[in-house]
Amino acid sequence: MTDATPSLPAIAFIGGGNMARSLIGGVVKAGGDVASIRVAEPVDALRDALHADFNVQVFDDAAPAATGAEVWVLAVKPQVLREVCEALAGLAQAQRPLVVSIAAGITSAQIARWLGGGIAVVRAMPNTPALLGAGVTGLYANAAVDAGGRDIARTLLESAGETVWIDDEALMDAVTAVSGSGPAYVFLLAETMVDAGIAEGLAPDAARTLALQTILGAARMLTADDTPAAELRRRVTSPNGTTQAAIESFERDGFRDIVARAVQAARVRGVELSAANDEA
Ligand SMILES: NC(=O)C1=CN([C@@H]2O[C@H](COP(=O)(O)OP(=O)(O)OC[C@H]3O[C@@H](n4cnc5c(N)ncnc54)[C@H](OP(=O)(O)O)[C@@H]3O)[C@@H](O)[C@H]2O)C=CC1
Ligand SMILES: O=C(O)[C@@H]1CCC=N1
Repeated sequence: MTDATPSLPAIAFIGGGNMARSLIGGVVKAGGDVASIRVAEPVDALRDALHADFNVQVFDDAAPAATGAEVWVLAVKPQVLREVCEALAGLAQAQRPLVVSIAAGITSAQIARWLGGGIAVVRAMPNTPALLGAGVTGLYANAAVDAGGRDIARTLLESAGETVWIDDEALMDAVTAVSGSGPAYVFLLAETMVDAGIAEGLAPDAARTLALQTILGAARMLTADDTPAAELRRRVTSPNGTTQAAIESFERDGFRDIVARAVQAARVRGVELSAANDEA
């Protein structure tokens, strides 16, 4: 978080779904000025909930939300981003906003081109823990973004957690694969540990508490200091004990390869999303 958050300029979120809600929640929690936040969202229920929960200005169409806003946060699905940008191109050329896109895969060059060219674009990849201020965001700025634009983008995303600048845009798909999608991997692990505990005879409530508190405690240990994950793992693993039996089972079953292949699949999907949305 940063105490610069309240001084953010007027921001228009184009798309008010899951991720926009997480980011808006982060900005509001960090003390950002809700009067400067507008959201364009076609789904009535989502729009109404955003207004009720955060008191932000809501619109059912992108153009009125974006008009006059210095920062546009593009928070629609990659598959509709081109259409959204092309509809806003005239306004983008007239207003020259700082555009922050959180769409997976879609490149800053595509976005700048769809908006008519010459637009300052920051590509950001946040994740859903942003809602709790516990997110992490990879950021890439194209050449048209000046120091002030980088500061605004960083300040906006810092309200949702930590930020990491990435110099090579091609690596943004790897960021997406590790941290953008990453919470889902941990949630899958949580589901699996709870189910395994139940299969071993634990009551569902007990299995849930034991598994989830273990993940929380382990995450806190991982971030408490610089002790490597491998060392923390070694400290749990008594020679010839229970953990060693489990770790050897994981290694035999190819756990490391399974995770590496999943991360690679997510990265490749990001590349595909970019290509698929630039045809014709
Ligand atoms: N969810 C996540 O964990 C993360 C998502 N992202 C990225 O964030 C983006 C949004 O994802 P997410 O929030 O999950 O998706 P959602 O589908 O929850 O939100 C997108 C919203 O935008 C709406 N929308 C569609 N067209 C327009 C339009 N023309 N103007 C304004 N709003 C429109 C959609 O309505 P409708 O449903 O009617 O189409 C939908 O409510 C994606 O590009 C994704 O890659 C990035 C990091 C993490
Ligand atoms: O699944 C997706 O495509 C988006 C991007 C990262 C997290 N959710």
